[in-house]
Amino acid sequence: MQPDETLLRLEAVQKRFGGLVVLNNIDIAVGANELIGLIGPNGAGKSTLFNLITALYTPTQGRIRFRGRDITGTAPHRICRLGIARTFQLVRTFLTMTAFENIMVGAVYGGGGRVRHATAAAEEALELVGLTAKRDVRTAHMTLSDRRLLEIARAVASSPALLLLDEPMAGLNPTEIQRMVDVIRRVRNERGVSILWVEHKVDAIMKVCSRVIVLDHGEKIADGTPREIVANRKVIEAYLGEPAA
Ligand SMILES: Nc1ncnc2c1ncn2[C@@H]1O[C@H](COP(=O)(O)OP(=O)(O)OP(=O)(O)O)[C@@H](O)[C@H]1O
Repeated sequence: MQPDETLLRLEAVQKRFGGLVVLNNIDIAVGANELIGLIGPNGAGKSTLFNLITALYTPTQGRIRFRGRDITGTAPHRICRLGIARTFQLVRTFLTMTAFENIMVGAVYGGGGRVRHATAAAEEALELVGLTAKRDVRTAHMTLSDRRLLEIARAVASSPALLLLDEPMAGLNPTEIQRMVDVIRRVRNERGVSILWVEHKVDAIMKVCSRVIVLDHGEKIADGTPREIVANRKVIEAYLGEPAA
């Protein structure tokens, strides 16, 4: 990958909490329009990585660059304006607001406060995730699946170049999972958004992503195509907990 094609670049990133090294020496490059799966056993450091990219945490070592610009230590609200959006493992929607109002929060924020532009962006995002019919339903009355889609719509409405998805399929049934897969593909294909997707449902990642990164105990142990990943000895050991035969 040429440097000018790289959207996000992590260079030797380390995160330590006191004496505990949670991520160590992480190098990751995300190109334009990539759909990358980020997997790893519990406690591998996946959420911490997202918290570093979105500046909720500051790395103890290393640099993070977005579109060539060093964003290490940038304030979280600036990260959003620069074009990085995320969803959360535990859905964070405003329960007393309608679906549309929730999305407007993202649209106004990402659009720099212009309401007319934000309204159009919010309507388009609702349509993209298939929630137009639930536009005026309060989030408190929506299913978990719809709330997860709503979070994606809110993120998309802020017009990001990079979207970080934190376990969007957790708690969904097979039908809902298929719907989520379709939406993730649409976000990437129709919006040209690069996606870094943390997921425990590894089979979905292997089917949908062209590239997969694996973390284990805070180290990046593999980065390649799904075919390469399933044959990788370190990955097999990390998941099975014992040396592969
Ligand atoms: N604020 C914190 N202070 C101390 N330790 C932390 C903090 N945040 C995370 N950790 C530790 O860092 C390690 C990685 O946690 P993280 O949540 O990033 O893993 P994960 O791969 O997202 O796990 P899961 O798949 O279970 O969500 C864990 O050992 C966790 O206890």
